[in-house]
Amino acid sequence: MDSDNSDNNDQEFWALVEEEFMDDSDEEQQLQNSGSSSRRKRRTTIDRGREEGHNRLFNDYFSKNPVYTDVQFRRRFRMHRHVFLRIVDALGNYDEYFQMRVDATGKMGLSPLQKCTTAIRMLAYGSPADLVDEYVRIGESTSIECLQRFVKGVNVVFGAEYLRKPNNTDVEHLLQMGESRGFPDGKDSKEQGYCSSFRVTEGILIDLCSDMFLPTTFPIFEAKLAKLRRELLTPTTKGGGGAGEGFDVTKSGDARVGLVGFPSVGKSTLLNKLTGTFSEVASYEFTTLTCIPGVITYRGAKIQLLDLPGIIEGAKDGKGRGRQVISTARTCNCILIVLDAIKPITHKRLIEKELEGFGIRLNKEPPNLTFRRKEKGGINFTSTATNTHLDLDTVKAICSEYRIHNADITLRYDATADDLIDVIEGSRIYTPCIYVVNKIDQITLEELEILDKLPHYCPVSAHLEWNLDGLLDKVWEYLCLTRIYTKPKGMNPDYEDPVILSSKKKTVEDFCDRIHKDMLKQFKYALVWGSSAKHKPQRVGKVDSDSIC
Ligand SMILES: Nc1nc2c(ncn2[C@@H]2O[C@H](COP(=O)(O)OP(=O)(O)OP(=O)(O)O)[C@@H](O)[C@H]2O)c(=O)[nH]1
Ligand SMILES: [Mg+2]
Repeated sequence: MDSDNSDNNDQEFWALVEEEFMDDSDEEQQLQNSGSSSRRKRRTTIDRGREEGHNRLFNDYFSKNPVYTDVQFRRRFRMHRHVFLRIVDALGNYDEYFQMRVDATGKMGLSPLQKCTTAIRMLAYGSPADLVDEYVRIGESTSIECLQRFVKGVNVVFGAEYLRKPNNTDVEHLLQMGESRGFPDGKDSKEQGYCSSFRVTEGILIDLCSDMFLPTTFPIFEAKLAKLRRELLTPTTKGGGGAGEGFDVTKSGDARVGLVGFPSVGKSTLLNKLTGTFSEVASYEFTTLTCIPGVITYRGAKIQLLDLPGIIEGAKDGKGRGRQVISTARTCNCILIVLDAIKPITHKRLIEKELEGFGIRLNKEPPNLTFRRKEKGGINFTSTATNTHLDLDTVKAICSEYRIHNADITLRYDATADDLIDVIEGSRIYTPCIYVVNKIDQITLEELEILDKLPHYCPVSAHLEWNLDGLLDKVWEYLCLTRIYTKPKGMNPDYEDPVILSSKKKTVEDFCDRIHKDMLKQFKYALVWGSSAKHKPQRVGKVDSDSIC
């Protein structure tokens, strides 16, 4: 046998050894290269002290008096301890890999806790496979194997119950859960319960089980995602902030309302019926390809209504014309999410996700928290209300994602990590939104009754013009516009042509600006009549920022 041949055999042998043993040992097989890539040296066995690793992990989180609290467990494992232990137990019954085993030399193997902890930490933090090595005492390749078997096991063991379409019993159970949380009251906190239940009717049970399997809501992970999204959305070319060809419709009138929804839900039909404008209607998808504006005159206000092309899942990441559509939606004072009554109601959540991913917050007030950067002094975190979502560690972790090491943060309510990220990111738009459920001529009264419980919703049939007045009333309510009638001295008010002010801009100054940009210079005072006036009339000067509505 010549020397080349023996080298080849040697390499083949080590490749086989690597394949065979790499994955099944916590003794990391390190093939050391001493500068020359062709020669492999013998692997080094690392005695990690895995029993020590197990004991430490057990004492830290699973003993009777664990070192870390339940809250810390919940945060670090992204689930409650009892849920985690249930998974560990179930995986042990399913796959002997997750049972405590003894190797041929009588040495204890890695414990199921070590294996499952490694897998869940990788999922929760999106961390490299060898990150927990020093703590859990587990090698890189074994970590990867743990993760693979963990995911497979969870799918097999829990899939049938939690990752399938729900049956009637599940729906019943979830509706009860919703009810116990206050569903179906219209208040925001309570909507959550309702929406979860509702979504489930369409098989999005995984949403509810996200606590168990999906670590995507972990604050640091979210901060990372938010950062990446912002980078993705930042225009790469100079002056690229415009909405794009066919979307650069000039803003006109007193308010702008956008129709957003999946294709063929009836957005164009709605625009045509409400405004008398022509936007092509057809039974196939993607009929509308650009932004078509129309105007509604309602209660003296001119409301610009935009018919936007249908969006698809992934729109926020640029699929279809999603980005143009959503960036146009950002310019609207109110968004109408148009849903098809005969399509799954889960579409509601999908559209919301697309808009949220683009920094649009629907029916939400800006977070009531102060975030102030400073030069030095570290992160100073105070809260004037009970907070269950954020603690100093989490706040610091989120800030460090943004390379912020000195800041004062004050919470005035029970803010979430998302709220803090929104404030740090700073480019969020808070827009009122109505869920317009169209094509109700296609569903039964019983189905309509179920839909009636959806918050912020308005049922219509654009085609048959059902409840279009109801929709306009609701749009008016959500836009919070105020009409100011002007009254020439000694004459009756002009009720034909009111000056329209928005809820955010309703001072005397805003009123003057609305009429003419030079008016304020000559303005002395205004006499105001109306329900909010203290006297009839009330004299209002321009210096104070008095609201005249
Ligand atoms: N039954 C019923 N059909 C409707 C209603 N509104 C719209 N449609 C039908 O739904 C289909 C799609 O309507 P469009 O208005 O083109 O839908 P779109 O959302 O603008 O679609 P894209 O432009 O592709 O995004 C057409 O065949 C309409 O006739 C309705 O209230 N009831
Ligand atoms: Mg259309």
